[in-house]
Amino acid sequence: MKRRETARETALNLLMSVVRDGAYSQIALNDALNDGQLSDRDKALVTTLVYGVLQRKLTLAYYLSYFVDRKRRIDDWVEMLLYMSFYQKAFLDRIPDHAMVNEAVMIAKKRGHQGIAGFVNGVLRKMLREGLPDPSVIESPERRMAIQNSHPEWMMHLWTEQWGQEVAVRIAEADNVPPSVSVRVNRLKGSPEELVKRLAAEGVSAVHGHLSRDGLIIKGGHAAGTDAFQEGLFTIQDESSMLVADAVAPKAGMHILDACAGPGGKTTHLAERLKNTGKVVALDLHPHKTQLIERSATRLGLNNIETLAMDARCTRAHFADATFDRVLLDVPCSGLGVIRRKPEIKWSKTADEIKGLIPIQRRLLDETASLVTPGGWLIYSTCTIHKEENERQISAFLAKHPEFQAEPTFSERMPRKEMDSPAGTLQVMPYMFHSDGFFISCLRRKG
Ligand SMILES: C[S@@+](CC[C@H](N)C(=O)[O-])C[C@H]1O[C@@H](n2cnc3c(N)ncnc32)[C@H](O)[C@@H]1O
Repeated sequence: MKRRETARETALNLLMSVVRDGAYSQIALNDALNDGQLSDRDKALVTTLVYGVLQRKLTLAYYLSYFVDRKRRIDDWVEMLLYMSFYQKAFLDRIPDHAMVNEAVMIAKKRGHQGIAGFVNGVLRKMLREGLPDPSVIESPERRMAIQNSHPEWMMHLWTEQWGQEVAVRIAEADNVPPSVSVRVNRLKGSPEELVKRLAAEGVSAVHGHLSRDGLIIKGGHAAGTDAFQEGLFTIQDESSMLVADAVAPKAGMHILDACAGPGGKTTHLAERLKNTGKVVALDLHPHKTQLIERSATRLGLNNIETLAMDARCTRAHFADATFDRVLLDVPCSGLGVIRRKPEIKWSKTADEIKGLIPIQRRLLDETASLVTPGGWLIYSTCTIHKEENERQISAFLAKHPEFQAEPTFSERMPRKEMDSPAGTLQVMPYMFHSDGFFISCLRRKG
């Protein structure tokens, strides 16, 4: 009979698929948790280990450097197994030392051979004897801040430059907290109160959200695995993203262009707010993403979405004289606001890659601006906290496009008032509401 994988083996396999093969942690975890092999307790441990190790990777590498000779070459998976063990020692208080060591040695023996198991055993026992090193002794302030908070130096530097050192550390600390799961109620199929009851009947506990009237926060259980999800009663979405529908404020019968729509989280919210009237034209560069939008629309019972796989930088020619009451541009961005949910971003993104996104966002803004009906609104959003992609992108746009102005009712329409941003913009920081870092701007076309 095939022996079931232990929780730590599953976690190690998932970590390797993210680090070595470039899988997305969120998707890989979701697939593993949905396959029914793990108990609820094991699911919780796998989630903690995968997110925890990806979040704390730089700190863990610093620890490991004290116990392994720099000249010794070790396989990637052995290094990851040691990170996972160090993580349990440094950040989890309910794992006894002997369980941490025994499990690691068992995996090393099974995956490698007796020699590797001996090496892993030796490193872990040395770490238990000598204790973990303290990064606060690192002399260089930049390196110390990066290692203590487990973020690349360039990222800490960028945030310090843009937001000041205190805020930079708050951002990094918030990134290292386990992410919460929130869901958006499909009001075409029921109220938030009805959904709370329905989820409870399926073993999932949920409470009302902090930011959006459509949001519920999941406190326990696996919402994506419920029948309620299959029946289209809700969508998994972060609460910050739900604010976009409040920014767009769709009214019955409106025509809305969602120019960067895949996989459709915001498109379907707008279509729900339109109560199946009007039309949301949802574009994405990639056909597989427009297919995802269609699949979600069917699950949610929406029939006012039209999808189109095309480059939004060519929309003027495509739509000729047609205009839209609202144009939403949820542009490709650096994703620096969602590191808590996708910690691999810290290790895969580069400063140069981020710089390359800025002209693309500018081009998307310039191209789609003329598709807004006079008096209509252009809504620009990103899931980042990087000023060049956010408020500076918008001020440059307004300087170039005097036919647009900050939409005057925007800040009143946003649910929380304590977010102090320039007119017509809103910056949610990742430490504010335990939701994603997110930026929205709402601009009105004059006339
Ligand atoms: C931030 S994501 C959008 C998320 C989506 N709005 C949601 O809520 O689910 C940006 C999307 O823009 C798409 N994209 C990138 N460049 C594009 C372009 N030139 N034209 C159209 N779509 C583009 C990407 O494929 C990606 O799906």
